[in-house]
Amino acid sequence: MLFGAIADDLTGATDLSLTLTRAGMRVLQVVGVPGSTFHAGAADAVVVSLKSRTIAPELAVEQSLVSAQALLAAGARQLFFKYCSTFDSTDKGNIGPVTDALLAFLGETRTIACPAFPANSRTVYKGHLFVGDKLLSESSMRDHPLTPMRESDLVRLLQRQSRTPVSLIPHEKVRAGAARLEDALAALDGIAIVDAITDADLIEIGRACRGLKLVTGGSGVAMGLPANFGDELGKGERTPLSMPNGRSVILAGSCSAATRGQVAYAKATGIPAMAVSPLDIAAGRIVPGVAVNFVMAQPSARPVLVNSRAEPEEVAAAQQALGVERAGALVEAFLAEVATALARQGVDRFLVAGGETSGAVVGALGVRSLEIGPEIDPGVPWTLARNSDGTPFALALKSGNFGKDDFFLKAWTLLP
Ligand SMILES: Nc1ncnc2c1ncn2[C@@H]1O[C@H](COP(=O)(O)OP(=O)(O)O)[C@@H](O)[C@H]1O
Ligand SMILES: O=C(O)[C@@H](O)C(=O)COP(=O)(O)O
Repeated sequence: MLFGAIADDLTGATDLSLTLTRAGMRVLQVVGVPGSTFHAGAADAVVVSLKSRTIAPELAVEQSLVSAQALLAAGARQLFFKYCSTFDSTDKGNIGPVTDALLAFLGETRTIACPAFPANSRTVYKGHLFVGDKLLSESSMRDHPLTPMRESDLVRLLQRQSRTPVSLIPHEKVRAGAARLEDALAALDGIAIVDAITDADLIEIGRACRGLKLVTGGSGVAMGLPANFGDELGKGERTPLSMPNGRSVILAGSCSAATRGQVAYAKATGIPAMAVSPLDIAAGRIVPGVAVNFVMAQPSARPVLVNSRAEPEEVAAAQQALGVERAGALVEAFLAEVATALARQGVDRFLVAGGETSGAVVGALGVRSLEIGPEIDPGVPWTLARNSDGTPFALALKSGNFGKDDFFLKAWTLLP
């Protein structure tokens, strides 16, 4: 084991695992803080998937530090802290507090922060994060239900969350190449937001980070890291994944623009769908059993969709009536219960949209580890997941804003 990563949500972890796999690493993805029985086997990299993006900063720090300890004990020479390519966080954290804590734990004073992911149109220029052609604060992320992003200047944003000095390494320095960038990193004191616009920038940044004990960012900056381990990589045996081929169900709890487009597209093509809202769940007007019966009553040859009502005005109304946390928790718990009831009836292929939603569903299914299968769209692979009894599931865990409109249809064409 060479490389250990801590991801603040599950879809982010899968995204990172895919990147590392494509760059030649054999990856084991584990769910939750690794326990005492954890062992990395033949993996080059272990990716710990937490659900720590929006929990209390003290708890996020604690879970990240216990994970870091387990990863170092398993042999990791470099740690990576993975957060969202749209820097999902609040003024309290958790990107700043977790980075501060990991630096202190490692006895280090420097690291980088780079959320760029050009394949999904996230770029960083002059320290500002862009989503497509828009600044982060003008993108649909400004209305995210849990982490509304209203600041695009990453130096300013991270400094609000962190005790460590935050500075900028501008694009000119990145363009000068890995060697010059490595010098800049050696002279650094604190956290550097690093500009990156293209995959080529990210590869150079990855090379320049070979001496850092801690790297932080989106999955993009991890593209260049595996090569730093040279021919030590990929020595473990690789066996092809044997994916389950039962009934297919889509559970969407994400309110992001991309997911809403995918839901609309799937419905327009005639995918059977049931929409639920937190207000109906809270009032007992809908219970998981009704959604389960709806799914099981459909022909088994096509996927079936259960989604939350996610238009911004519906989300705002639910949040006003129930509070942000309760509204989100109700939808997450509902979809998680639907998933477990369906699994009891033999459903073994789930596509879940949304990071928090995926965390809730995977937790409820009792999944402990995931292996990376075929890529559906940038950042989203199929995974072969197993729960504690060894029961296999095919899971696609989609970040809210990832994937093209046809994602809910295309995904199944990559399975047997
Ligand atoms: N109608 C709604 N009103 C309020 N919150 C909602 C609604 N629908 C879904 N949510 C919550 O919004 C959050 C979406 O987060 P997540 O699943 O991480 O999606 P994404 O990947 O798009 O960020 C979840 O906590 C989910 O339960
Ligand atoms: O970096 C990304 O954008 C993703 O890997 C990610 O973290 C997704 O988070 P959600 O949008 O909450 O699924």
